[in-house]
Formats: sequence, C-alpha cells, structure tokens
Amino acid sequence: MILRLENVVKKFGGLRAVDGVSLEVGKGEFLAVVGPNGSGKTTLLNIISGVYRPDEGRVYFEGRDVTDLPPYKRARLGMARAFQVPRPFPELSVLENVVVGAVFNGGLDLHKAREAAEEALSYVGLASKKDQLAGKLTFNELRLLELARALASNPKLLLLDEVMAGLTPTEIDRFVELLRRLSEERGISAISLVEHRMRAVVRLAHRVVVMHQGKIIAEGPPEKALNDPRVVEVYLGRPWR
Ligand SMILES: Nc1ncnc2c1ncn2[C@@H]1O[C@H](COP(=O)(O)OP(=O)(O)OP(=O)(O)O)[C@@H](O)[C@H]1O
Repeated sequence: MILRLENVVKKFGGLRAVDGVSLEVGKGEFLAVVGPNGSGKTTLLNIISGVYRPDEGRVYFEGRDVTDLPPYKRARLGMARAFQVPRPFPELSVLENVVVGAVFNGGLDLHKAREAAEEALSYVGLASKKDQLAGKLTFNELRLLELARALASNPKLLLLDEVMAGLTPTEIDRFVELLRRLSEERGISAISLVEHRMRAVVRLAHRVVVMHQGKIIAEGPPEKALNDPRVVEVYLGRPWR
C-alpha cells in the first residue's frame, strides 16, 4: 500500500467539498478519478499532496501519517505532482527546467539531478529537445516536460491534474501508454484526474473512482465502476457501453 486516506473531510464554509473519503492506492497502481465538475476531485488531490490539511480524517503515505506535513516534505518522501497548466521557466532550456524540479522537489544534488533529468526526458521522449528553450515547446511537449519534471524527483506516487486535457486522441493514447509503462516497469503509482471525455484513460486505468458531491459513489475496475447505475445517473447520463 502506498497511500491510504481515512475518512477525509474538507470544508469550504458550509460546503463539504470532500465529504468522508476513504481510499487506498497500491504500489504500481494507476488510478483514475472521475466525476462531474465540482465533485471534489481537485480538492482531493490537494489533500493528498498537502496543499490542504483536511478538517477531518488522516492521510498515510507508505504507512506513515503525513496529514500534517506540508507539500515539500511530502515531495521529499516520494509524491510528485504534475499540473494541468505547466508553467515552465521559458528562458531556461528543457533540461534545465527538469533539473530545477529534481533539485527542489527531489532534494538531489546538482550532479544527480542532471542525471535524473536526462533520464526522465529520455523516458518521456523529449531527449532530442533538451537544449531547446522551454518557451518554444508545443502544447503536447509542455505536458511531457511537466511529466518529466515530476519523474525526475524519482517519485513513488505521481499526482496528475487533468494533464491530458486538450491533447489530441493520439497524444492522449501515448501519454496513457507512458503512465502504464511507469507503473509496470518502475512500480510507480499514479492518481490521475480525468476529464469527462477521456475514455482511453479510464479504460487503461487499473481502477476508477467516481466522485459526486464530495463522496466516492463507485469504485472498481473501469467497466464495473462506470456501469454502476448511480454513475450512469449522475455523471454519464447514459450507460458507458
Ligand atoms: N478554495 C476554495 N474555496 C471555496 N470553495 C472551493 C474552493 N475550492 C473548491 N471549492 C468548491 O468545492 C467544490 C469541489 O471543487 P473541486 O475543484 O474539488 O471539484 P472538481 O471535481 O475538481 O471540479 P472541476 O472538474 O471543475 O475542477 C466545488 O463546489 C468548488 O466550488
């Protein structure tokens, strides 16, 4: 078990954005979190990464209670987050951008950070662009750079915002394939927030969690979770298949 949430609650004023969520993620597991807008997905990811402290409940990472740890300390333990809208340093090269991530999030020295960065860039297929300015990358390449930045800190758990939003179907397929390889070859777990339309992502996930009004309303292998009658009713509007 890499991550465990125990009855987590996060309130904004009177709104329970996350309302009693318990969840376990295994080593190497690729979990997709889906749900309508405002169902609490981003808030949940913020609780896991440490941006928010839950009002109730606990968060355990590799068995250790991390509920009170700030994001940078969780990063050092092996959680890495990739954001939906990457904001690289445009005046730095692609490689330098990834090195910065490895130094600050992974706590590596400069030499090790460079090695890790080169490796991460090869892994995501950006090695040939490493000396380009990050500001010159295409949208798809920026997403890959963001993934490489997260990978360079040698994470055990990747937390992915809607990082595939706006990619073409082919780019999405490649991205998902990459995530599957990370879990299979390296045992890296991933939690990915997934947009409504991204069937490819959901189909390839090991497990799907469906959120609605701050709660998990269904959970399981993709076919099973998405064919749950409540999910069809509140989220999909019609049967998954
Ligand atoms: N910082 C905040 N202050 C007040 N309310 C918030 C805050 N962040 C989120 N909320 C509210 O909490 C609820 C859950 O929001 P959240 O962003 O987690 O949902 P989501 O499932 O990620 O939605 P989306 O797909 O639109 O990003 C929403 O009603 C939202 O308006």
